[in-house]
Amino acid sequence: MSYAVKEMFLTLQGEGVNAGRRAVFVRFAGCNLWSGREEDRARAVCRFCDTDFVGTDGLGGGRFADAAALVAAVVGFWGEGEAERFVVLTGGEPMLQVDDALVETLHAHRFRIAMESNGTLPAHPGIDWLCISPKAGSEVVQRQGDELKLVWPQAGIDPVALEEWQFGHFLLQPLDDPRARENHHAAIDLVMARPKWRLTLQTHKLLGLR
Ligand SMILES: C[S@@+](CC[C@H](N)C(=O)[O-])C[C@H]1O[C@@H](n2cnc3c(N)ncnc32)[C@H](O)[C@@H]1O
Ligand SMILES: Nc1nc2[nH]cc(C(=O)O)c2c(=O)[nH]1
Ligand code: SF4
Ligand SMILES: [Mg+2]
Repeated sequence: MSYAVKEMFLTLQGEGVNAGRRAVFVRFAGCNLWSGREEDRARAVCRFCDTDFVGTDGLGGGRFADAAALVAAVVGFWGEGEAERFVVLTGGEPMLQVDDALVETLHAHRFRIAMESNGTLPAHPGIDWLCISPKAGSEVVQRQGDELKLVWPQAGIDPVALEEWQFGHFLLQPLDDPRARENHHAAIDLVMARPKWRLTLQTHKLLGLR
């Protein structure tokens, strides 16, 4: 299969339990919960997305003919050294494109594979670190993984019901929108009321990283 990638870059994982880790990000083009066009945002299932995932024109993006070609690019972004290789598959929605060939080829090149997914498609079983971020109005079929990362506040989702899902970590990520300050406080208040949850911040935005 070929892969449509919006952009690829080397940075620090900014979010979640792996925040601070050196990582190559692969941002796949396309999502099943929003077209990515601003004129469609108001009637999309997911309306708060902070990301441009349309097309393949970003830095490091493109169409990759097969897994070998995509993984060669990932290796190039990582650079020297085979220790601690770490890749984050995101998007858009990565599970629209991630397949056996990609997972096997990344593992053959000694990468640990993290994925950021909205959970509406079953995750590939070979993913080493699975982050699911549920969206109100969508059907989340992937209810187990390593971290559940709930963007908060989010009308139409009951965090108490999510506490029954099978995740190693339950994280609240403040919604990044013009009300960021209030959103931080809403997330803090929920952690104080429901200690199963922990606060996670988008540290790359605080640091001015990609
Ligand atoms: C751009 S999404 C791509 C992966 C996948 N489609 C998903 O939603 O999980 C990456 C992460 O950013 C989060 N995110 C998107 N927009 C956000 C916003 N405005 N504020 C906080 N987090 C946001 C998502 O919930 C997800 O955890
Ligand atoms: N540094 C950095 N960390 C991230 N963690 C999740 C991201 C995403 O957009 O999926 C992201 C991102 O875009 N940049
Ligand atoms: S599901 Fe993820 S990529 Fe798709 S619109 Fe929502 S936050 Fe953006
Ligand atoms: Mg992001």
